[in-house]
Amino acid sequence: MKFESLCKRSAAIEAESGDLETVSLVAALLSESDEDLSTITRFIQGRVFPAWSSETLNIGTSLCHVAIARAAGPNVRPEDIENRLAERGEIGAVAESYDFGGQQGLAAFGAGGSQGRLTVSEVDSELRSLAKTSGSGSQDRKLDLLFGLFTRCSPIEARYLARIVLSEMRIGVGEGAVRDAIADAFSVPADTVERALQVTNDYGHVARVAREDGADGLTALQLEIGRPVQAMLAQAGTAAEGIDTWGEAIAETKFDGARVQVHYDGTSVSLFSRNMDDVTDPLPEIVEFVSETATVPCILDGEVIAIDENGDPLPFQAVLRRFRRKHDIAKMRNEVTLELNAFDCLHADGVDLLDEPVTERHATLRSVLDGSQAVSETIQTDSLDKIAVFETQSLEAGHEGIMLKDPAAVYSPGNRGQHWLKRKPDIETLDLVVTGAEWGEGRRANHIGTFLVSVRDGDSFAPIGKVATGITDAQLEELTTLCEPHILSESGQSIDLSPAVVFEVGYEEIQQSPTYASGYALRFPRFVAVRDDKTPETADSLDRVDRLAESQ
Ligand SMILES: Nc1ncnc2c1ncn2[C@@H]1O[C@H](COP(=O)(O)OP(=O)(O)OP(=O)(O)O)[C@@H](O)[C@H]1O
Repeated sequence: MKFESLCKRSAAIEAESGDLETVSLVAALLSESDEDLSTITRFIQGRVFPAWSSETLNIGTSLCHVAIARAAGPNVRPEDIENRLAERGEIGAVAESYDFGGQQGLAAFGAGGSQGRLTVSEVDSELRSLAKTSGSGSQDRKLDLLFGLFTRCSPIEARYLARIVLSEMRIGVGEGAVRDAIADAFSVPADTVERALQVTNDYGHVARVAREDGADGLTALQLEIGRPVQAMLAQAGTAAEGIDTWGEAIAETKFDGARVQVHYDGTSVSLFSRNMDDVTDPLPEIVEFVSETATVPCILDGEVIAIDENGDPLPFQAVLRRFRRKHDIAKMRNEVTLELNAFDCLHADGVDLLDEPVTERHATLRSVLDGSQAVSETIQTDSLDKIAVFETQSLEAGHEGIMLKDPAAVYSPGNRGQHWLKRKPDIETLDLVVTGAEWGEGRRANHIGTFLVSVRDGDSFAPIGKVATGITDAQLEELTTLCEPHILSESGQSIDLSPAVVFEVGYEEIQQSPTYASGYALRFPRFVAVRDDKTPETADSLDRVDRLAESQ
């Protein structure tokens, strides 16, 4: 398919506000996508790679601005792009507003094409080769490739190319709409598509299997070692609620660390974070432990925690010092000791266990890890007293709280359902997205001094407060470096940021407030930590804040 045709269809979808109409436009697009089906299924979600893949384009906003400026002509500077962005509000509209024709001669010379001739598969393969550039000079090569692509774009193509490159398609097509469109386009049940998506995490692949092999093909899809799945999540709740609903509850320690999915193929181990990023390299002792202990190929779920010299748990911030580290891994291994606490088993020795009850999965986990202490201890009971004793023991041992699990529950990837409840006594915190900031003053003039934090509200983010306390000077420096690549525009002291960084923020109370678009303000908000393991899409939602505000 011509890239321009896809862009026109995307514009029509963007202009449609009805959910059903959107699904039917997407379904029509998918059913006409021929050999580009997988790519188109990803592009309309602003993705080049499947969700399970750790591969990224790794193009920051500033590199994209430079590429657009260069393609727009010799008189256009990156600052002009930023100024237009402040006026028009989003990068697609900015890219579309330039005439890239002035550079066409150059592009024709370099890439052998001209505007409006790009195909979907060419754009895909250019972006994939761009993702592969690494090492010294890679930013320049990326810039050249991106510049080359923009110079070949008509205005509408530039609009969607810019958005795909920055992973923000903004055509109102959420995951549910794509799932329903795949079901409609290829006449397969939506829940079969949903399950296939949970197992594979790959919309492009699922669309192709739905078209080529129908519902049977989708049902036959299996977990694959090395391809992470989304983690099952929990809601806040109490032991009484659990026992009332399930009859009995499994109580298990809630470890305060970072979620890790372990994939062992019998020879090598890969580790994935809750966002499905590959975190194998920073965690060598977990890799060693699993390769020495696991008896069969498997996929395990667990929490990596940091411990002190007595083996007692340290707060989760200590784990995050190790989690995404690319350099000095051996040095940090000496400074922060990590251990795995495995609590679930999704696959063992060629058999998928997602549809088995947690009791079965836990029994398999014990045998896969050969009775190791890394397997979480559990009790199953209908006695609130026994759970209270278990909770006290977990807290006294320095853990965060307890998890309560429905003994009959299957593993539902990505779901925050009623089958896992978490209980922790500490003050509430919210995981909020940094969407704006202000430069500091005086001693802190070169650093960001205040962060505007937002809750997730559907596809957008609604501010709920400003965080300026709880941050040391050293942390401010780190946080400034972390946020700078996401600056969209600046005006005086104030900075607009694209949603990328997630903060855990403590507070005393949630108050109603007309000041912020969320309708709430946090009383005494304070910075607790960067949630490196979360994306804006998994930050706390306005619904949760509604519930918390009500229950105060
Ligand atoms: N025994 C356990 N079983 C399941 N999850 C556990 C367990 N111990 C610790 N956890 C952690 O608790 C998390 C469940 O809480 P939730 O789904 O609300 O995640 P969260 O938003 O990160 O919450 P929190 O900030 O409270 O950890 C899991 O993602 C996992 O990382």
